[in-house]
Amino acid sequence: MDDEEEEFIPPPPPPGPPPLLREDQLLHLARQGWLFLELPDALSQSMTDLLRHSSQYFDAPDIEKKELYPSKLGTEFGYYPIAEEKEYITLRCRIHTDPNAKAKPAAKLAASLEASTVDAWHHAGVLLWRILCDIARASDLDVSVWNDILDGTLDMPDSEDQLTYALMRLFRYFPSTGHAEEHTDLGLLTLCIGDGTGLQVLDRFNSDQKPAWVDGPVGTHTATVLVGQTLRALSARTMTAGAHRVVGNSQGRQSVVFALRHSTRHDVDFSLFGGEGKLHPTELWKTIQAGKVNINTEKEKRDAQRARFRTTRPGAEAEALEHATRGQG
Ligand SMILES: O=C(O)CCC(=O)C(=O)O
Ligand SMILES: [Fe+2]
Repeated sequence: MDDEEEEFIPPPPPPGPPPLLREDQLLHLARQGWLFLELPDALSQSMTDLLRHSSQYFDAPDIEKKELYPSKLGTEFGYYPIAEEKEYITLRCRIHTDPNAKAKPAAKLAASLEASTVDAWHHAGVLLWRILCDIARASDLDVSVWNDILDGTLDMPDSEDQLTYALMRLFRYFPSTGHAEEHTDLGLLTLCIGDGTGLQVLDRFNSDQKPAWVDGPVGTHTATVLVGQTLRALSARTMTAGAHRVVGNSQGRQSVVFALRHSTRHDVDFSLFGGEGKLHPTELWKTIQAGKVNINTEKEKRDAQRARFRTTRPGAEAEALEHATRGQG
């Protein structure tokens, strides 16, 4: 008889980052399209720093804010004020790198704003990547399905020629009148934190008679994670895009929104997700954006977008009502 013991070979560790969400959290995110999530200390700290720098930036004179970050690409880049509602800045890559000692105070302000954005972007990117890996594992997909889609998105790009669709957006809502209409975001996942009440998410399962809005968490310890339209599309609509809005609050509110969106570097291969075909990243973006109203543009433009949408797509109103508006996620 062979008494030699069989050598024990431990199973290889699961690929990718360690799991983050519990099963019930993952299910909640998939079904509702949103989840309140306690943040790791490092991320919470960098969000606190970013809110502080963002506050310094918004306190600067309008002319300075515009000069530092002129808006372009519609609402997709730079400083954008909306009268009586809010002002916000969209950061998609580094603009003002470390200034020398003689630099103007405004340039120093921008450089430190960006330094804290780089930090928050990195930590938020890792967190959302871990959630995407949890989603892949729960769907029996390899975590590598995200490699091309996330290429260049998990850290803030160093320069404009490395832009992806991902962004960090900093908001200041005016007291009482500051708001954002109901919408779903466009990207994969969005992470929102705010220093006051106002963000509300829709409880789809209790909204039969009238919409049941749930207040999002306040402060930098807990975030709201939202599923966006791109992730919904990749999941063959098994995941819901989370409907949300911002309502006015008498104190006003500042928020940080990190929108993880797909990379511009590779075609998006739906077959990796059990679907069919490949789409150029720009084509995917256009498809996702089609027929959506940008809730972060001026009110007149939003109304015009709605009117155009109604006349060019008769009968689309019911669908438009479901996902009529979009934010930046
Ligand atoms: O300010 C926030 O917390 C969220 C804003 C938002 O949803 C959006 O602009 O898409
Ligand atoms: Fe949003």
